[in-house]
Amino acid sequence: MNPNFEPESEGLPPFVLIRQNDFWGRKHKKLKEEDIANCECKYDPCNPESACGESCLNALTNTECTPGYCRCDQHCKNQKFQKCEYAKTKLFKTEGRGWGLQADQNIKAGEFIIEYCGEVISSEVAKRRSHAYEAQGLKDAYIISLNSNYYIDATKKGSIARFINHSCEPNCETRKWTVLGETRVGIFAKTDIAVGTELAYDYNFEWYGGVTVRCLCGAANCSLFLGAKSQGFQDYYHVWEDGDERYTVENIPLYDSAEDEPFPKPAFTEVPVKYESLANDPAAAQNSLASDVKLEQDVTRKSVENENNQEMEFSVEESGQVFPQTNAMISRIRSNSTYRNYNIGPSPSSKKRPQHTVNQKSKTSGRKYVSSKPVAELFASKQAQEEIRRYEELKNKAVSELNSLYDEIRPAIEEHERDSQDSVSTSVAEKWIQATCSKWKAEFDFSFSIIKNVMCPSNAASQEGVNPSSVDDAHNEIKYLTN
Ligand SMILES: C[S@@+](CC[C@H](N)C(=O)[O-])C[C@H]1O[C@@H](n2cnc3c(N)ncnc32)[C@H](O)[C@@H]1O
Repeated sequence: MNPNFEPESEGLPPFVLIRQNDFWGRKHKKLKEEDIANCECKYDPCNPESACGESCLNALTNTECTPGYCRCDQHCKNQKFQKCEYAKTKLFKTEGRGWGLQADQNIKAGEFIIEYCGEVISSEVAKRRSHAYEAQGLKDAYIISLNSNYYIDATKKGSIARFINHSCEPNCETRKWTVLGETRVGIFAKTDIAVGTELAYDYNFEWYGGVTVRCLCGAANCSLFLGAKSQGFQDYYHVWEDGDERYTVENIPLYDSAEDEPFPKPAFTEVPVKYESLANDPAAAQNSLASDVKLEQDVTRKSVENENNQEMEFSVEESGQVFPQTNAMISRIRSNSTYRNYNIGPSPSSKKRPQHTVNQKSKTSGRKYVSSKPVAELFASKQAQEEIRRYEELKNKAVSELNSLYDEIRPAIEEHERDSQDSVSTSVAEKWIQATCSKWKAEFDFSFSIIKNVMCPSNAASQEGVNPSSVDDAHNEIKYLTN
């Protein structure tokens, strides 16, 4: 890319070109000396790779070396974001997808291509802006999530990376790096890329309602709409996926769950969507969608408008933020986890899910929590009953320990989130992992105690304190419950 590049002179819609994130409303973090990660590399003039190449401890953990602290000094190769060491790229006009970016040199798989820069804004501001952009009729979305609390908005200010389009079969990917204490997002080559090839990554769009943009990436496995794989989109259009199969709401196989409460009545007028066999016949699916829904023609893109403006709320899994349905799309960066970082928080199932709008059960609604009382009563043996209850107590204890641990470490998580980090310290994460494993083990033991007593009622309960996995195979012949 020409360093004197001027957006206007290229005939692009106006935006301010930046090469560093603009921290809207806050300053760049000051890195404390004790937080500086030092690697062990030492520059060897005979081997340039020795100066923070692929085996550098910092590079391995997606952290750039800090100038003045790295022993390799000016030879350090692990400061690509800071030194803007981008691959050569070129803007071009695509067919139907606005502008795009293509490789202007051969790029090797794994290579850093460019940083996705923009204004770093809070989730609240992201929400407001995304409303405003949509109200202004802006169809291109440039907001991506940085971590649970912050987003990068490249709409008005951004790097050239803002022109990279989406593909369902991408040759690039996004990765998060820690640079001088701040999280930054880079575009990296996923495969070898030949000069002249368009660069594209999977936006991993989270769709919160509003316009539906047809995906024109042309990949064989194209999901047909931007954000089509996101929960919000699938709930809104009532699509249910099972492996490669996709079903309309009418054809979703019923999950066998006679006791579950049916979902509430539709909260809004249903948009009739013929969505069947999308994977097999994309053209037919697009035509059928076009004829069945109200379309807003935008020369090349079609958008499906929400038929009524009722505010439904969709939750953002990662942040717990609630976005109203009228909001558009935000691209989510898949966390490229490093060895040091762990994402922790309450299980996704505890977050608010959108209401389903039909009298239909979702796949997850079939999940049941077994209560020991009615189960234990099925067993004639007192020992079996006691054993099942005992394992349930242990399971309940593990669950409540995990819950109180969450309350205990919540401040630490929040502190890290405020700090724009999406990770917490290893010791806290280890505690969390340990408690989670204990809970899973206790749940397994509880279920196993039931199964064991069904399978071998005569001896199972008599093996006091038996380790579930140590039940003697010789006694494992199937017996039927007789009471
Ligand atoms: C980050 S911008 C990409 C640059 C954009 N093409 C431009 O001219 O500014 C994202 C927007 O580009 C369009 N876009 C990107 N990938 C697309 C695709 N595969 N199919 C259709 N439109 C796409 C959508 O409008 C999307 O909201």
